Amino acid sequence: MIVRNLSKRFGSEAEVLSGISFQVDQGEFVAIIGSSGSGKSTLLRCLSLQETWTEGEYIYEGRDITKLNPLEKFKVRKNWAFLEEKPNVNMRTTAQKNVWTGRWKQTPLWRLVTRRAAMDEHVMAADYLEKVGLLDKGDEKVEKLSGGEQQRVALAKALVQEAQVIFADEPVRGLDPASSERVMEDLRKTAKRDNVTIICCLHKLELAERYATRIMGLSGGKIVLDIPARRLTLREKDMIL
Ligand SMILES: Nc1ncnc2c1ncn2[C@@H]1O[C@H](COP(=O)(O)OP(=O)(O)OP(=O)(O)O)[C@@H](O)[C@H]1O
Repeated sequence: MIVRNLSKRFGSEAEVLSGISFQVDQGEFVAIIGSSGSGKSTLLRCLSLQETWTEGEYIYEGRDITKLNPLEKFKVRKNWAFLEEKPNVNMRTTAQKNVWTGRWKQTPLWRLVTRRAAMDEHVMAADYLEKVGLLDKGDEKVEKLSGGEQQRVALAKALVQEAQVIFADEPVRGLDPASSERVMEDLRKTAKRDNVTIICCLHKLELAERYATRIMGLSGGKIVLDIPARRLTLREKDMIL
């Protein structure tokens, strides 16, 4: 995806994002970092087409997708998944069923009607739970799982949809350190193993340094840093935090 000169303004207020340009290749794991109010969530919402763009071009698979009609936008978004701070899972059903229902978007209607899907989907859900290390929790109700495990069920659900891009907004906020590490590890593996692009807002710089492949720093709605992930120098930290 290529972003050229993205600006975002809410109503007549000052710009929240201005002159944002970058290119992301398939399979990159980009961490967006910056202080509170720097525009991270707004950027993520613009990139995932949950917000309209005030200005700018957004080239995805060869065309400017800011110009698409709602139906065409919907089709593009079908190939994307979203991980929020609060995992988008049904607490009252099992992990397995959550993942399985994620697949329905991709299943032809006739297979659902004839229930031909059931067996295949069952096996597939187990495969994806295994990818996030939760095979043994498949039959547990999601409400009984820890916050980190719930987030990993949400990730398995995104993976089963064969999403090409995952947008994640603070997916580890509120999780204990061990669970955060596990979620980050699963995200890293997903980008690498399945060539999925991951764009993720993070508060904790240290997690971005260790798990992402690229760090993008925002300050005052502008990109002030865009580097391959590594430990930032003090000067770089001063620029963004
Ligand atoms: N719907 C909206 N209407 C008006 N202003 C908004 C809206 N959404 C965000 N903003 C403003 O845009 C700026 C950036 O907000 P944003 O949530 O993107 O920052 P952030 O970096 O994600 O912050 P945090 O780390 O605290 O979540 C803030 O000044 C905020 O008040």
